[in-house]
Amino acid sequence: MNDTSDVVFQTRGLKRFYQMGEVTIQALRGIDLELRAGELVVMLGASGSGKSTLLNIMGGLDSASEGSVHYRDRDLTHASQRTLTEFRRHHVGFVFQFYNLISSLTARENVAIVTDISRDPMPPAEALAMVGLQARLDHFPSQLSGGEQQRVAIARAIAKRPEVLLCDEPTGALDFRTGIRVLEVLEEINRTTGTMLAIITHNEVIGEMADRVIRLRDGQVGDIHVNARRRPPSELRW
Ligand SMILES: Nc1ncnc2c1ncn2[C@@H]1O[C@H](COP(=O)(O)OP(=O)(O)OP(=O)(O)O)[C@@H](O)[C@H]1O
Repeated sequence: MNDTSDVVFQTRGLKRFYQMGEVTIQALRGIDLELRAGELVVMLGASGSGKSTLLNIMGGLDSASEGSVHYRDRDLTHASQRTLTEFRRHHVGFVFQFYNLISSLTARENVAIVTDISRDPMPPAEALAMVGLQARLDHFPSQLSGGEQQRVAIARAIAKRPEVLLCDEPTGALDFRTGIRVLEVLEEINRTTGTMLAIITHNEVIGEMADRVIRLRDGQVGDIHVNARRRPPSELRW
C-alpha cells in the first residue's frame, strides 16, 4: 500500500473558493492527500467541511481554485471541460444520495445508458447481478424500493469498470437495514474488483468498514486514521 505507483489521486495545496458577491467562501483551504489503488476510504466531517467539494474535484465534476490534483500521471488541475468529461466517462463511477435514475427506463436501461458510451463495459445484466438485482432487470424505478434504486445506481456506476468509485452520502436517504445492504454491496465491489472506493458520510460508524478514515475540518484534513481491521458492514450498528 505504500508504493507511490499505487497512488490514484494526489492533491497538493488544493483550494477551492466560491465568490458570492463581496464574500469569498473558502470551501477547501489547502488539502494534501493521496488515495491509493484498491483502498476503501471513508471521509467524515461536519456539514460544510468540504467533503463534497473535494470529491467533486477529484472526480472531475469541479475544478480547483489553487493547488493541484492528479489522477495517476494525469494533471486534472487545469484540464478542459472536454478532458474532464472524457476522464469521468472512462475512469470514475459516481453514486449520490439521491439515485438520479430515469423514471421512464427500466433498471437494465438505466445501466445501459452508461454502458452504451463506455469502452469496455460489462453487460447491464451482469452489473445488476453484482448488486443482487438479477431478478429486477425489467423493473422501473417506481417499482423498486429506495435501497434497490440505490443498487441500480451502483450498478450503473460500476458497469463501465471504473478504477475509482466515489460515493457522496450513498446511504443518506436509506433506513438502517437498507443502508447496511448498500454498504455490503459497495464493500464487496471494492474487495472483489479492486475498485478504489471513497465514501462520504456524516455517520461515524461507517468509518469502521474503511481501510482509512479521513476527517475534514473546515476545508482542511483534520486527521487520518488507519483501521487495524475493516469491520464488515453486517457488523455495523447505529
Ligand atoms: N456552488 C457553491 N457556491 C457557493 N458555495 C459553495 C458551493 N458549493 C459549496 N459551497 C460552500 O463550500 C463549503 C463546503 O461545502 P461542501 O458541500 O463541500 O461541504 P460538505 O462537507 O460536503 O457538507 P455536507 O456534509 O453538508 O454535504 C460550504 O460552506 C458550502 O456552503
